[in-house]
Amino acid sequence: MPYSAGSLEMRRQQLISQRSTVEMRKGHAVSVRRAYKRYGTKRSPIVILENLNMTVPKGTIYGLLGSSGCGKTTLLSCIIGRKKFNSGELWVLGGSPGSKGSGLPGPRIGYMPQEIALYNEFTIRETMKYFGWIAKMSTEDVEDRLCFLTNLLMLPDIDRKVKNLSGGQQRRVSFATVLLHEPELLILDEPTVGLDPLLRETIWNHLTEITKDRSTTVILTTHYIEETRQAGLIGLMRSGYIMAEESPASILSRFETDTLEDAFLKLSIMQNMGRRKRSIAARAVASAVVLPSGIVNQALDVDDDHHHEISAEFGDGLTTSKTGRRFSLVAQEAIPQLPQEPVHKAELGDYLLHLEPRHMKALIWKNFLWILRNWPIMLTVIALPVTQFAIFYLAVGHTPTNLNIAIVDYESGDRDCHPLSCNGTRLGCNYLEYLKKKKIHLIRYETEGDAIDAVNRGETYASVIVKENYTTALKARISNGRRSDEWDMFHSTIDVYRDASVKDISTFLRFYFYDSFMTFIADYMDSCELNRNALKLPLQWNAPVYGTVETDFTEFATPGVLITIAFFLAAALTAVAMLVERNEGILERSLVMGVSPVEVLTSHVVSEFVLMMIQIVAVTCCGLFIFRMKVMGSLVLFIILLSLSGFCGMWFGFALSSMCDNETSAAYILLGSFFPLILLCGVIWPIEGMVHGLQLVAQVLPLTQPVEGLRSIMQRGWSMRKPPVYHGYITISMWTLLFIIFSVVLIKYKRG
Ligand SMILES: Nc1ncnc2c1ncn2[C@@H]1O[C@H](COP(=O)(O)OP(=O)(O)OP(=O)(O)O)[C@@H](O)[C@H]1O
Repeated sequence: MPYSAGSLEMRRQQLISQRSTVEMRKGHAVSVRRAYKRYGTKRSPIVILENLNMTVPKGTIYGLLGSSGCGKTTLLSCIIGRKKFNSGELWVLGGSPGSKGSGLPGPRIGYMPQEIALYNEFTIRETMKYFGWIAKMSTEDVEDRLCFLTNLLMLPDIDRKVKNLSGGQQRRVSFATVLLHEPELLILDEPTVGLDPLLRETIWNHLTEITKDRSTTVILTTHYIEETRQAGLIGLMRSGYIMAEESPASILSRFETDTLEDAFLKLSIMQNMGRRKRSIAARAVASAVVLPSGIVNQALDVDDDHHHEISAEFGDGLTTSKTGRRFSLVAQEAIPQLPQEPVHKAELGDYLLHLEPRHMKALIWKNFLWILRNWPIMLTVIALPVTQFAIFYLAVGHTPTNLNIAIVDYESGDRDCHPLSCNGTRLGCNYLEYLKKKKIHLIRYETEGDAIDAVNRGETYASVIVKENYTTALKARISNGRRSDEWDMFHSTIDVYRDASVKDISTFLRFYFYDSFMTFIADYMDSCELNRNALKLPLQWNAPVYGTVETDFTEFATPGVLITIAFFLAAALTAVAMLVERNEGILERSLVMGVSPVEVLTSHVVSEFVLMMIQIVAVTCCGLFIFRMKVMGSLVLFIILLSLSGFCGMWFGFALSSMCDNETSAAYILLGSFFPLILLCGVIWPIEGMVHGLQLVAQVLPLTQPVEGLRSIMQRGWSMRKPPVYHGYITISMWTLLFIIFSVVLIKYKRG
């Protein structure tokens, strides 16, 4: 063993013992015992806090010092109730954060995170109003307090937007929001970073003032170690636990030094005794430091392979040990056994019924203000759905016109056509006139070869060849019927060569040629006073039961496009709003002040629902009044089904925001789900056209049944009694429920 029991005992005596009873610990502003916190999994844990004890008496300024990454923010997050220790005991203002009746999280705590965590688009006044309302202050009280804080912190014009302030000014606004409601416990993560010395001095004076006069307690972290001389207590944290917890004066005298920096360095070396130094620089610093008398710096003569431990050097935060053994300066027998913590089982009512009106007012106001201030989002809300729908309606599904068709009329050449009559001698030319009425563009060619070449070159979609003796042969074919000879059959046939690579155009051309020929031949029969229907196909197409004779692809795709727009825009808007709020630390700030996740979620449901309804009404009006979109059934059923689809999209957005860490991953999932849903849910192609296995998958997807239901309402005029309509309603409701459960479980699971 490189260190003896005696020397360890001596070093332990340098520290202050933390013996206490539970009642004493509850009486402190903050009391932490034997805290253990890890990230990662049980099998490969990243241990951040281990065996950490901390005592913050009421009315003190407690400076929590430690190198970058040593776990200060993690510790503070646990104290404010945003993260949980894996084990250990925590009392904050006499209660356990998150327990019923503790009032924590709540306005008793003010938390200033490291990041600015403010709404960039808000003015200083609006920011204060939001946080003040959350802390249950009246608008007048907020204004009064803002006046005081503006002077104290030298805030700029309070009607300036946060995004237009300098970094230091933003930090001051961030600090002002914590002081606004005068909480009992202030937790400040690096409040003075980036501020000029004068302002830092003012802040420290103010903190001293409020801790002296009003029993406010302050815990702050800072990298300016020397400024904590004004603190009542300093906690020196390293490698996941607190090495010393004393007044600045006591630390300085015990370590026989003039600066806190120096004392911290000495403590770090003492803590590292018996550990291998990874770098020559670390060895050099350690050997140069003179420790208080009686302490031997054993770090210098340590066996490299000792315990396989990896040292936590000076700038290093984490201690990991392959053996899991850990050297502690705190004597283990000094820590009393932990009492059983009371377990409060959350009831459903705890989650659902607690909607504080003032929180809801602040949250909903903030959501709308945020949307109004973010014009790209405003544009998304109002203009995008209407634009998308208009683009779809104008661009998709309509009959192609002005198609180039090559014609060769060997019978008429380029002579003009006579009107159609029974005695006509150039009927081929008359047929081409009928074809022209289909708004296709006929281009004359001299020879059949030229016309086919034009198709080959991609200049025309088809070539139509009328043979020299067309009229004679056609008349003979009509009068001879089934006794017509081969010559008549051959010469009365118009040849068509076509480019069938574009399937829809090819289908349209086929329809144009057939339809114009049937009209032409019926009119010719009329002119000869024969039965005009004699040459028609013996197949009677009666008026359609549902839909119209002229039904085009636009009508087929409209329900799917409407539902897709409602679903995906709501999902995108919700996911972005939630992620921005969460990732900029603003959500955390609100939660610490007592806003519950259910309230945040409900406020977003309300604001996003209002926006979604605006989108749906705008798109519906655009469809009905501008594009004459037909809704044969109930408009109420139509609007409700569309709204439910948007509502389901909103919850999809919530689920995404709970699942993803940032907007980019949410965007990838949204994009990744967009195409499969469009392709599989019968939006652009009937699901009857899919392979069988895929049809089964398609049936259970969120949009398939709603699309069919909406189609049935719009084009068949069906009511709720028809299965496709109520199946649509049931499916979208089930999926909404699924997304709600998924979001809530994820929020609960991911916390801590
Ligand atoms: N969610 C997380 N998952 C895994 N590791 C994390 C997570 N959050 C923090 N850490 C790690 O935990 C360690 C402690 O982080 P923490 O933010 O508490 O340090 P800190 O002392 O506040 O540092 P600084 O002074 O630089 O802010 C760091 O090494 C950090 O990388």
